[in-house]
Amino acid sequence: MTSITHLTVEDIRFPTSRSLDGSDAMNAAPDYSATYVTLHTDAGLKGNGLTFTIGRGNELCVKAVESLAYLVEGETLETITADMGSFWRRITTSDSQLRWTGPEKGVIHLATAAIVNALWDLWAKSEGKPVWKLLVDMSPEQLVKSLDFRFVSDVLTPQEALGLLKRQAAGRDAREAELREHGYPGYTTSAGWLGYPDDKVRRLAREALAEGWTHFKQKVGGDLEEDRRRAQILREEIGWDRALMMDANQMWDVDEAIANMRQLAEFDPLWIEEPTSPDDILGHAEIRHRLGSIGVATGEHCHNRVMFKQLLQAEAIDYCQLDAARLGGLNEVIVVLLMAAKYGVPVCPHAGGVGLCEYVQHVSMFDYIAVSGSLEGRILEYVDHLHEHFEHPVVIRKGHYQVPTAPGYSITLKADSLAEHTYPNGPAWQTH
Ligand SMILES: C[C@H](O)[C@@H](O)CC(=O)C(=O)O
Ligand SMILES: [Mg+2]
Repeated sequence: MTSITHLTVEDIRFPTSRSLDGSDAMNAAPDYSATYVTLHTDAGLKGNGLTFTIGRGNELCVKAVESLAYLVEGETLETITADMGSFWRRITTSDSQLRWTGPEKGVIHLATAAIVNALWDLWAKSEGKPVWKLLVDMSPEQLVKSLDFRFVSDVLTPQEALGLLKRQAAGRDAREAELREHGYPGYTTSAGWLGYPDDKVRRLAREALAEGWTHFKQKVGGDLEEDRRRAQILREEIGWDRALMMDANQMWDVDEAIANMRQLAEFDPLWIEEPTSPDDILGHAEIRHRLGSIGVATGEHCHNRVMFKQLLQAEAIDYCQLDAARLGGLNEVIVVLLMAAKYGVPVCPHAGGVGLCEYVQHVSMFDYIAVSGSLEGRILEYVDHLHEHFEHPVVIRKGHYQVPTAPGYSITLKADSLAEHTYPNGPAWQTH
């Protein structure tokens, strides 16, 4: 038995606002940050997980993790993994006083994600497998037992989930081999941050083209003429054969989103992302219905499976952009993958944030091999920031994520990077 002796949590922040990396119309100057969890065991093995924030407020997630810690400390890995579904329900509901601060949303759910993902990291490391492979090697029955269908069983029962997983059994080996050879297709947001000057946008777009990227995302939602001008620059650089996506980061009202996207339609965007409030399910449906050929994408601020259930029921989205650190960890992510597969909506996870690319490569590869069985309409976000701080960073070739091979969830940060970026006393925070 491997006993989880204790949990530690660190406030880690990277000063990305200094160069406006990650900037958009709503989030003008983010400092990409992580609430970084380590699960320590009596076997010496450690599990890591993080949740992503953009700077101030990271200390709230740290506090929330500290409050939840008692739910895992003293447990054994084997007891947890024998019935992950029950454990997940316990961590999200058994302390009703903590649950009251959500439920299943906001800071408490972000903290839950960090702990739950650390458990998956620990589990995968103990099996000597990357997380995607741990999932792929589980039987459909074992996988379904690791999930909690509460609040979504009206659209997805455990039986149906089993059926969806078994449906994909036939081609799994071939799909795994295909991914090992070609990788998983990605798109880049790196040239499109709102705060970048034009010459930098042009240079980054050219470099990305030379590296083999075929899909590019730009930020919109500021001044409309500025959005048009930047779209023009990107189209001049990438041409019309490559795809251009747009992301408004929740800036618009519903009618405004429709009007503005009609103006931007001449640049042939594949999708408009977060056109309005992330909570407005019917608003997204209205935008989708009235915009017609431009796809509607959302999900990075969808805090739980219930919201995704309703977005799917309302036919409100063309692309599901779940976030591996906003949903309550991998268990809830898998429930959303299964619902999306049932509704035939492609999952293109959100990855703009420290560690999110590292996480979601596992999610999308598992999705392709075992859940959706398809790459159609699927493309995985990539941003070119902060990967050097991870022990096993993502590997990209010609715009494709390469299959991760190291055991775990790829989220362990280097000791030096942790020391350098600890907030507020790390050296990275002493220079300004
Ligand atoms: C603040 C983040 O960088 C955000 O802009 C990321 C995002 O919306 C995306 O990657 O999509
Ligand atoms: Mg976005």
